[in-house]
Amino acid sequence: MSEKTTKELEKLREHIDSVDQQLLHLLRKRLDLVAQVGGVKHAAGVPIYAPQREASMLAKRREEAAKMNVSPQLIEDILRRLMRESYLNEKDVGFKQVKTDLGHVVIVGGQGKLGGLFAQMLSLSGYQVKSLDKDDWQQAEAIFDGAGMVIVTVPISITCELIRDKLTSLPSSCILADLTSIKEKPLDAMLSSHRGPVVGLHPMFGPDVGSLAKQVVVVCHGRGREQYEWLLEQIGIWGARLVEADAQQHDKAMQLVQAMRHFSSFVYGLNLYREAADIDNLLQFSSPIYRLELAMVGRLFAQSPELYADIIFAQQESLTAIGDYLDNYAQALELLKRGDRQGFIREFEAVAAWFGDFAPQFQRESRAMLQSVNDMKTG
Ligand SMILES: O=C(O)C(=O)C[C@]1(C(=O)O)C=C[C@@H](O)C=C1
Repeated sequence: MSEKTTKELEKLREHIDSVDQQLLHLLRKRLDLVAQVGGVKHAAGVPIYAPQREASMLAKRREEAAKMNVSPQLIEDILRRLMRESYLNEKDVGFKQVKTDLGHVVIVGGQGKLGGLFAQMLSLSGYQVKSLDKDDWQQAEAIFDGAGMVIVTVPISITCELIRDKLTSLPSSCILADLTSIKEKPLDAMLSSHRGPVVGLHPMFGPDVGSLAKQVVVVCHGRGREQYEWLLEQIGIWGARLVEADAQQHDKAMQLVQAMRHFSSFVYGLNLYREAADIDNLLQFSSPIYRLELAMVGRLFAQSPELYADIIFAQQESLTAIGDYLDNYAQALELLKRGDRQGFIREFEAVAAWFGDFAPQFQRESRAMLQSVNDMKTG
C-alpha cells in the first residue's frame, strides 16, 4: 500500500471510530430509556414484550431508512438485536407480582436448571421460593407447610412416581403444577394424587434463554383454572406466549418435535464419531449451513446425556415415529442404490408441494440465520 493510501485510510478510519463512539453513546442513552420503560412496566404489570409497538416501530424505521438510502433490513436487524437486549435488561427491574397472598412456592427439583430458572423468575416477581431436592425429603413436611403452589420439575422418568408417592397430602387450596416435557401421564398423576387446582406446563425452551420474551409455554389445563389463572398472567408478564393444548395432542407432537429430532441429532453425532471425522477439517470446508447444522448437533453433546435420554425414552410411542423415519431413510437409500435420479426428483417435488408456502418461508428465515453464522466468523 502506498503512503498516500495509508494516510487516506487512517483518516477515514478515524472518522469511522468517531461515528462508532457516537453510536456507543446513543446505545447507552437507549439502554437508559429502556430501563425507565422497565420501571414503568414493572409498576403496572405490563409484559416486557410489546409486539404491536415493535411492529409499528420497525415499520416506521424501515420507511425512514429507505428514504435515507439505508437498507431497511439493516435497521431492522439492529433494532431487533437491541430489543433482545431490552428484554434482558427489563428483567433486572423485576416483575409485577400478580398474586400477593399466595404463600410460598415449592419447586420440587429447584436445583435443576429449569427449576432454577423458574425459581429466579418467581423470585424476581416477589414470590418466596423454596427448593426441594432429592436430599431434602426428610424436611419435606416443613418445606411444604404453608405453600400456595408446588411445581414439579424432576427427570421425566421419575415424575409420575414422585407425584403419586410424595404429593398426596397437599392442602386442597394448593396449586400443583409440573414442567415436564410430556403432559398426559404427569397430568393424570397430579389429578389423581391431589384434590386441588392442577395445571400442566411445558416450557418450550432450554434454561439458557436469558429472557422469556417471545418464548412459548404450553399449558394443559387440569382443574380449578380460576385458581391458577394468575400464574398464566404472571408467565405472560415475563414475556412468554401461552399456548393451550390438549395433553394427548401435545405428547403426539413431541414424538416428532423432540424425540425424533433429538434422536436423529444423536445418530448424526454417533455417525461422525464412528467415522472418526475431523471436525477442524470439516469446519474449514464448511458452508454456513453446514456449520449451523454441526452447531445444532454438537450442542446436544455439550449437555447432559440423562436429559436427552429422558426426552427420547419418555414415550413408548416415539419408537414408532423414529422407526418410520428409519424406514423412510432406507427407502430413500434404495433410490440411490438403484441410481433412480428421476425417482428422487419425483419424491423431492412431492415433499416440496406438501411443504407449500412454508418452504419459501423457511428459506427466508434460514437466510437471516445463515448470515449471522457468517458474521460470527473471525479470521
Ligand atoms: O416500548 C416498550 O414497551 C419497550 O419495552 C421497549 C422496547 C424497545 O427496546 O424499544 C423493548 C421491548 C418491547 O417489545 C418493545 C420495545
